[in-house]
Amino acid sequence: MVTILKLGGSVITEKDRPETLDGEALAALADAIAAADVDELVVVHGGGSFGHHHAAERGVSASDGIRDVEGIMAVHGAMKTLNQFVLSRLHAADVPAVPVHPFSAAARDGDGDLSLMTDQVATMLDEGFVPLLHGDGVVHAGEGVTVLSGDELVTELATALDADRVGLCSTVPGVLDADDEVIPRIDAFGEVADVLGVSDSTDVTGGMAAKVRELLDLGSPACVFGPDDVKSFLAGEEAGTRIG
Ligand SMILES: Nc1ncnc2c1ncn2[C@@H]1O[C@H](COP(=O)(O)OP(=O)(O)OP(=O)(O)O)[C@@H](O)[C@H]1O
Ligand SMILES: C=C(C)CCOP(=O)(O)O
Repeated sequence: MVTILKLGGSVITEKDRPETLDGEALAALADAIAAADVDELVVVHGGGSFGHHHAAERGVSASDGIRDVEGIMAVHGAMKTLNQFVLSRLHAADVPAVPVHPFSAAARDGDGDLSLMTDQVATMLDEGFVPLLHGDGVVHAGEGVTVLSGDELVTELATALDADRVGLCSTVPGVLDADDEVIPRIDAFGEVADVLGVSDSTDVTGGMAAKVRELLDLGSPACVFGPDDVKSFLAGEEAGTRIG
């Protein structure tokens, strides 16, 4: 039974302070993952104040590409730095996490369609590892390099691995309505379009609105929840907002 869990960059970093890890939040998430009884787990993390900061500085986003190698390496390098922090914390909790860097495993064609290698991820799971992927730069036909969101990685992996459970942890307890109450279920974008704002901090991949769109396109249920619900999600319970 394959479970895919995203650790939002807004949770594991202080998203309004460039390249600043939220070590306490990351440690709590690593401990919750270590304690969970999940047989095939894939973890994806977002960019937070690592990737988004450098991407915004360089003018690169999910749609606007760059070609200068120094800028590309600033974005990819920041994501590898964050990935190493997450790896180290998972290893400290005895989670057998191994890295997969999408910059070297994915591409977009001229229509923007993504191709992502996943055979290595499936074999890592078979061998008892926890593949750890992350939002990254992605080479994009006709654009140079654009940004690949961890949210899109989650849906690509969920489809390729026929995942049974998909959960995305963010700083908010779910998708919130105009009264800041958690919306239990979303089946169509139009239901929530008017309450979906931008991220609280720099974000080049569309924030919660893009996340909801991405998850609705998945064609199977996914949950968006806060850090307090990671344990219950990994225990098989519904958490936060169910999308799709
Ligand atoms: N209706 C809404 N409900 C919940 N959060 C919302 C809503 N509208 C906007 N947001 C904002 O969306 C943000 C969460 O989306 P964001 O993409 O930043 O999360 P993330 O996945 O943790 O980050 P990253 O993209 O760095 O991985 C929060 O800052 C929240 O304020
Ligand atoms: C900004 C970069 C490079 C990563 C974006 O991934 P996300 O934070 O999951 O949207």
